[in-house]
This record gives sequence, structure tokens and C-alpha cells, in this order.
Amino acid sequence: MGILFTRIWRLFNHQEHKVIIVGLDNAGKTTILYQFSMNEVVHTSPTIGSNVEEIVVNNTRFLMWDIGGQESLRSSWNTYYTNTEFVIVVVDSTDRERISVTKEELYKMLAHEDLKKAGLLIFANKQDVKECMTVAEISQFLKLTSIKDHQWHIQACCALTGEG
Ligand SMILES: Nc1nc2c(ncn2[C@@H]2O[C@H](COP(=O)(O)OP(=O)(O)OP(=O)(O)O)[C@@H](O)[C@H]2O)c(=O)[nH]1
Ligand SMILES: [Mg+2]
Repeated sequence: MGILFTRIWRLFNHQEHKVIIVGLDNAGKTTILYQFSMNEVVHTSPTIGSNVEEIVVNNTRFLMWDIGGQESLRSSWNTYYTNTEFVIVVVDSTDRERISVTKEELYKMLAHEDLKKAGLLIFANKQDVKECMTVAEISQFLKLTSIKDHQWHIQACCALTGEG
């Protein structure tokens, strides 16, 4: 009965916000998801498909989809876009060689009809690694200031410690 009530309540109370976590393989998406949901660093292996977790912050529920970032999987990211309110793009701040690939994927996503109204949060992850790119460098590489049609924010973080 309790479960039924909860389901009905949820049905009428659209308070669940859909969040997708995207970014290239090895960026740290899965580590971030479980840092969010369990406050723990989990051992990860490359995600094939996706992981999903519900997290509750101040009575607001977020359904967070962590999507595999390998090249062969990127073409199916768009199957997750429907009803997405927030996009988290995780950048491996140590991966200078592939920041241009991230940029390409980012702008492809922003142009997608289903993400027109979505807010964008960019995590500059792996800030614990020496000589990684700074937030300023990543912002510049990704030309974030040119994004006018989406709200965006960039945040330095380290998924291993939960900082940021
Ligand atoms: N040094 C450091 N390593 C990190 C950090 N975050 C994640 N890693 C490591 O990076 C590797 C990849 O992390 P995942 O979370 O599996 O990466 P992913 O983005 O989910 O990768 P795919 O599932 O293949 O798309 C793991 O060995 C993590 O331990 C960080 O902040 N600092
Ligand atoms: Mg993963």
C-alpha cells in the first residue's frame, strides 16, 4: 500500500529531475555518480550502456543517468536526451589530447532539439593530478563563453575525494 501510494504520489508530483552524465571514456563519470549517490569511491570498469541512480537533495529527487563514453557508444547518447533537464559533462582535465573531441561532442549535444532547455554543468575532473588543465584553460578550449542559449557552469572537481 505504501509503495502504491508513493508511486501515485510521484505520478502526480513531477518533482523528479532527469540528469544525464556524459563525457569521453575514462573521464570519471561513473566515479562521480557513485560519489554523489553513496559518498564512496567505487572500483569502476568502462561503462557499456548506462548506470542510473536516484539521489535526493533537499526533498528534490534527481534521476541521474551515467552513460558510457566510449567512441562506439557516443552515437547512442541521444537516446537518453528526452526530458533531460540537466546535462553534466565530465572532462578529464589530464587529457589534453582529446579536449577537442569533448568540444565536438559538447556542441553536437547543445544543438540537439531535446536538450534545448537543458542546463549544463561541466566538471573539470581529476584536479588532483599534477599539471592537469585548469578550469580557465578548459573554458577557453571549449569556448564556453560563446554558449548563449544554455545556462552553463564549470566546476573543478576530484571524484576520488569528492572535492568540488
Ligand atoms: N586521479 C583521479 N582519477 C580519477 C578521478 N575520477 C576518476 N578517476 C579514475 O579514472 C578512471 C575512469 O573512471 P570512470 O568513472 O570509470 O570513467 P567513466 O567516465 O565512467 O568511463 P566510461 O564508463 O568508459 O565512459 C578510474 O580509474 C577512476 O578511478 C579523479 O578525480 N582523479
Ligand atoms: Mg563509466
